[in-house]
Amino acid sequence: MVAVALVDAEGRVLVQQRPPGKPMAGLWEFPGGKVEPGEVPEAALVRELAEELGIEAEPGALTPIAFASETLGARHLLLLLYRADAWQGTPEPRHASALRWVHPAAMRALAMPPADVPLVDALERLLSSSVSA
Ligand SMILES: Nc1nc2c([nH]c(=O)n2[C@H]2C[C@H](O)[C@@H](COP(=O)(O)OP(=O)(O)OP(=O)(O)O)O2)c(=O)[nH]1
Repeated sequence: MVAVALVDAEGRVLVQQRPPGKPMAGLWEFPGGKVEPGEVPEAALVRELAEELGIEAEPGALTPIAFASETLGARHLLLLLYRADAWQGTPEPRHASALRWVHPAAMRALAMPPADVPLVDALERLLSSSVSA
């Protein structure tokens, strides 16, 4: 699994709400999805961003920042989180129920999948250190 924190000029991050009918419906997550067999992770993310949000990103604009390793029922989820500060187009919720731009500190108030909790901590540390640097 690959996912991305899209970061805007104010340091806010895009989250999308999982739609009804899916596992974990209603929870807020980072855009992303499965890496297909033989697919390079960054290419998978570029594909998912086009499918889910209708935006274009360059593979080279995706920076790895953290990963999560979490058992979910009978499955094990390994989620690679990237960051992107540049893309083309305006994100639209093509698969999600809704989109929100939120500061990492405010993400704690949103219901997110369990694997995302340590990722939000990592993101908050990363974005707060880049502001003060
Ligand atoms: N995209 C995304 N998925 C996440 C996050 N956190 C987290 O636990 N997941 C889990 C939820 C799902 O089990 C899996 C996402 O897989 P997916 O989006 O390709 O699949 P899905 O369950 O939405 O449904 P489908 O596409 O297989 O029909 O990863 C996150 O922040 N972003």
